[in-house]
Amino acid sequence: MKASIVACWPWRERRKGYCNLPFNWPSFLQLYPSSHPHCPRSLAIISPLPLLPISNQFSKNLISISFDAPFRNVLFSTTRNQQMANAWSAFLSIYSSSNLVIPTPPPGIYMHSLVSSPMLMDPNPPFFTTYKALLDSQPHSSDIDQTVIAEECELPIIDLNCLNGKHHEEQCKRDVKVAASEWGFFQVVNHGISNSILDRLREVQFDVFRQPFQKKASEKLLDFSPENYRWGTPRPTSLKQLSWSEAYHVPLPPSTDVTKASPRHIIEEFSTAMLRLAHQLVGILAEGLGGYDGTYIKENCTRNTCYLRLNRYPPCPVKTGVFGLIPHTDSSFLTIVRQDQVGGLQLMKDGRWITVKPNLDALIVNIGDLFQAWSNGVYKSVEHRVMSNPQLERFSVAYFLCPSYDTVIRSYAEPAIYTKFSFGEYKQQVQEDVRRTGHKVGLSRFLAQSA
Ligand SMILES: O=C(O)CCC(=O)C(=O)O
Ligand SMILES: [Fe+2]
Repeated sequence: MKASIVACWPWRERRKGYCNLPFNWPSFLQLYPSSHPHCPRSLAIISPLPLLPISNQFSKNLISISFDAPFRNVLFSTTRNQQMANAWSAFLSIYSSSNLVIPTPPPGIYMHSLVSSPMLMDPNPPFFTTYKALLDSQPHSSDIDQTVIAEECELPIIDLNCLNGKHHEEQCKRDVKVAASEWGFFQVVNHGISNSILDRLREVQFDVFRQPFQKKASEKLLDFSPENYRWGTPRPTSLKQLSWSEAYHVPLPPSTDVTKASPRHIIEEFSTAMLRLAHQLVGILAEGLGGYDGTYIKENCTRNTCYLRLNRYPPCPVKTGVFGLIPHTDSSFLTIVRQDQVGGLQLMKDGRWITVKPNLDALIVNIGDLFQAWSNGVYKSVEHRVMSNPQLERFSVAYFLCPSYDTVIRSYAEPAIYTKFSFGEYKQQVQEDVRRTGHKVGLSRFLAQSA
């Protein structure tokens, strides 16, 4: 099949007016089928920002390229943080055999199809318009300046295959325990979640997040409801509270009859595999506390009490630094994350932010607040955040191992650092704190008197 892309230089908002940036194409090309009579197979419409400035200059930046499909996955995995020349030559080498044409497209026509409904087509939430006052009033937040590079590191990696061999099994379990108590974070490889299911879920993620924002916010799309759609931060009072991302919170109710290969089916298959993995890790972690088998957690965290979050982090061209996801701890027992190759996840270690180097073979596991409470502080629920990326969009999926709201969390040991609380009480307290102060206080709200 012949396909064509219409490309345009991305735009970045400056404090005064707009300027265009070097070309870095995978970051901003958004694919849509076009029904325009002059380019029936055109697939890309550009929407780097909702506030795309429309000017004469715009048409000069248009180019048109024809190439053979498939194009979809390549677009989002070729280059990372590279300048125009690199990105462009990577593109050319991939498609060198396909007749590349760079004619001047009929700009008027493209312009017309581009500008006639940019807002309706745009998949990105209206960050600029919604947070304009905040962005204008707080020109610089040095705390989250993108130029401050956090050290990149390999998290401890645990090869779960080792659990099958007698020789390494005990060492492997010890490694899990040490990572959970010293880092609160680790990676697992040979985790048993097949690439096929990970890829299919990623496709679903692409498909749903590529829909226009207006639709995501108002319609049921591919089994995803608008009630479960979130974006940005409800009422940020400073840039530090602003998350430049969108997400679907996916509850996992009892399985119904779902069509095979439907998004819901893929989600169910994925979450079943994730629950198995989470329970396996709980078993190891509980055993690490001295002979417990983790039955209490496993019995209370079942497939219907857990949930998934599909995250998308659109490129964030705000230079002054805005988070993709603000610093937080997870309220779960455990969270298992699959991140893509873009990177940006950081965690707090010994008082410093550390960037987790992406590893597509690994899943990232982090201890949540409930495990910290149950383990009486042995395992650490560590603060983490996602940095935004000025050029690249990023996807991740997080599986949260949680109990039902009426489950009571108490420490496995005495004297307990935290008072006992139900998960419902905990969530309510978190919500109240966020509403009142703009941030989560978390476990320190539940410290026992004597602690
Ligand atoms: O996107 C990521 O890498 C992390 C997401 C995360 O921390 C969360 O959803 O709680
Ligand atoms: Fe998180």
